[in-house]
Formats: sequence, structure tokens, C-alpha cells
Amino acid sequence: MQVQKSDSDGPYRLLYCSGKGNKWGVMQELDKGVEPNVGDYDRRKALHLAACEGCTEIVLLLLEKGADVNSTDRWGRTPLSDARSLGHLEICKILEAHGGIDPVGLDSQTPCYQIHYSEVHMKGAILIGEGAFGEVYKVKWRGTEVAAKTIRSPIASNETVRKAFLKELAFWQTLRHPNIVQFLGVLKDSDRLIFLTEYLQNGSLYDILKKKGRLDPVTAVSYALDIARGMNYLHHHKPHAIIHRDLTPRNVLQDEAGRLKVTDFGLSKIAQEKDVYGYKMTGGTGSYRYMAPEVYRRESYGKSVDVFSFALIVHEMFQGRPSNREEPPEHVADKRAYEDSRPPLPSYYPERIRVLIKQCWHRNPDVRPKFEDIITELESILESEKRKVGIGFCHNCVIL
Ligand SMILES: Nc1ncnc2c1ncn2[C@@H]1O[C@H](COP(=O)(O)OP(=O)(O)OP(=O)(O)O)[C@@H](O)[C@H]1O
Repeated sequence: MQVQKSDSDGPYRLLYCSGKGNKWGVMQELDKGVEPNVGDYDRRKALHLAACEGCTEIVLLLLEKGADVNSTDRWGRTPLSDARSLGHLEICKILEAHGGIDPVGLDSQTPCYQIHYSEVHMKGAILIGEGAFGEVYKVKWRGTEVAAKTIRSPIASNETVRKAFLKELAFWQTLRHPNIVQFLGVLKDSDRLIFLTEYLQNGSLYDILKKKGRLDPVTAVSYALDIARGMNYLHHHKPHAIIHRDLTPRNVLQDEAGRLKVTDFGLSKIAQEKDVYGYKMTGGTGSYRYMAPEVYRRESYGKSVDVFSFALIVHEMFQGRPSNREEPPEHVADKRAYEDSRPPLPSYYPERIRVLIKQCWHRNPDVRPKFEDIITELESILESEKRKVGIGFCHNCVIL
């Protein structure tokens, strides 16, 4: 079992506070002796996160405390690359004044970072999955394994849809968060539409649950926290919140460090426009199982549709498989929307998780909590579940 460190632990808190603009928290961590250049698994440092989120005060503080202005993340981006692509001009000036450079050199006029076809070894591509839009391959780009997502030609050859896709991808390109799958660029000189994202070798949460079944509470709550943090970032995106609309276990991937990352946000919106553009999605996406009642009823909806889907994912992690697996997904969504039916919550679910799930899948979208409140509650639940494991462990030791 892989138990993750929480953001309240050591260096992770410095990163978390830096991205949140929490100056007091950053000072507290630095005063404790946390090194300003510690990075997460993607080698993203506090300065990257502060530059990304436009936290000018934190950028100044970190530079003053010795943060490396040109530290690069796993994709070769410096804090200046991030500040530039997100249009934080004041921060760009500060970083440049400290000797900051931008090796990626993304042209802000180019909607999507273009990767030349010859840079990618498509011949050695290994098929890793297939979704509604097309196949996903593992390929090598500049010596790194990445995922190449291909968009089927009936979709990609439609100019209107292609533009809509590129617009969504350009949007995705601006996002940087440890719990969001990193977009890398679109392949240039390709008659198909192919884009690259980071490759997550452990596959999706769907694969994990299929293999392992029910997760122990500490792992399930750690995973839930990862998803909630990624979603909270999307919901707080400026100037417009990003609603995922298709949050499912298949759209949550795991990196080799065990961290979960959310992917494919926004793309489902294009898929829903199939009637307008005259193409048909292939295969069942399974999304009906996670669909909020108001979406199914075609009412107006907001961010809380993602909270509803989140509740079902958390439920599934404790149960080990989707509820009503035998029933067609559309029937399940129909019963949820018109009969207020919800999966059972047996007594082995920790009491506080049961309460949280019930709030999150509440029929009234306004009553569902926001991800920031969910994170606070999950952090506290995680601490208490860890304490329980600690006690259980000693008990077992005595038995042995
Ligand atoms: N970045 C990635 N790294 C590793 N595996 C991936 C990556 N992206 C996708 N996959 C794998 O490929 C499969 C297909 O992904 P894709 O996003 O195309 O469809 P999906 O999310 O499964 O379904 P849908 O398109 O209906 O939402 C995923 O289930 C996952 O196993």
C-alpha cells in the first residue's frame, strides 16, 4: 500500500501555500528550515507555483530567500515560462530582473505549443488505451516517455470541431498543478490531430480499482484528496472557473509516485456538441454513472456537478467497484435524476466519509460543499484514519 504524504507534511506545505498565495504559511515553512528549492515529483518548485498563480508577494519572498529563478520542471519550464504563458506581466518583470530566462520560449500568439512531428518517435508507439475520441499511445519525445492522444479523423477532419478542440487544448496548456495531467503540445505537420500529455504509467483509477478492488481507508482518502485538490484548482481558475463535466475514474490517472491527476477536462463539452457538428461519439463513455441529476435532466448547472461525480468516485473507492454495475448506465442516471436513488452506504464506510458523500451527492446542487471545504474535511479524516492504522499496527505487532 502506498501512503502519500499530505500537504500538511514538510515541503509539500511550502508548495501548497506558495500556490495559494498564503504568505504567512510560506514564511512559517521557510522559518522551519524547509528549503525554498524543494520540488514535487514533477520537479515543480514553490517559485513555479507562485509564478503560475500570479502571487507576486510570494515570488518576491521566495527570491529573497534564495529560490532558484531558473529552476526547471520535468518539462523544462522555468517560473518565467509559467508567468509568461499565463500573462502575469509584473511577475515576468521581477523574474527577468533576477536573471530569469524562458527556455521554452512559448510564443504567446501561438494558441497551442507546437511540437514538430519529427521530434516524436511515432513508429515505436505502443497502444495504451482507447477512449471516445481516439487511441492513446506511449511514445518518446525528446527522450521522455509521453502519451500521444490521437483524435479520430471524423472528428479531427471537421474544421469547426478541430478549432474547438485546439481552443480547449490551448486552455489546458495554461494549467499547472500537481494534481492535473500536464499538457505538452500539439503535433505540427500531422494530418491527424494528435496532442501530447505527460505519461502516467500506473494508468487510470478505473484500472487500479479493477485490479485491487476496495481500497483501504487511508489510501482511499489520500486519493480523494488528490482529486479534490486538482478539482479545486480547476474551479478556482481565473478569469473563468473550469468545470470538468466528465469526472470519472477513467479520467483520473496515477503517476509512478502514486499521486492521482485529473485529465480530459473540457473535452467532454465538445463531445456533447456532436449533434451540431454531425459526428457521433463511439462506444459508451460510462459517464452516465457519474452524471449529476441536473445534467441528466438538461437543466442549467454549475461547478457542483463535479462534486456530485466526485462523491460517486469516493464511494467506488471504498466499495471497489461501481454501484449498479449490472444496470445500463443510462438507467442508473435516470433513477438518480428522477427517483433520487443513490448507492447504499454500508457500515464499513467511516462515518465521516458517509456524511461527506451524502453532502456531495445531495439532490440540491446548492447544498453540495465546495472542493475547498471538502479538502479541509478530508485532511482531517486522513489524520484520524492514519492514527487508527497506527493503533492497529501496534496491536498486530503484539499478536505476532
Ligand atoms: N496520459 C496518460 N498516461 C497513461 N495512460 C493514459 C493517459 N491518457 C490516457 N491513458 C490511458 O488510455 C485510456 C484511454 O484514455 P482516453 O482519455 O482516450 O479515454 P477514457 O478517458 O478512457 O474514455 P473517454 O474518452 O470516454 O473519457 C485511459 O483509460 C488510460 O488507461
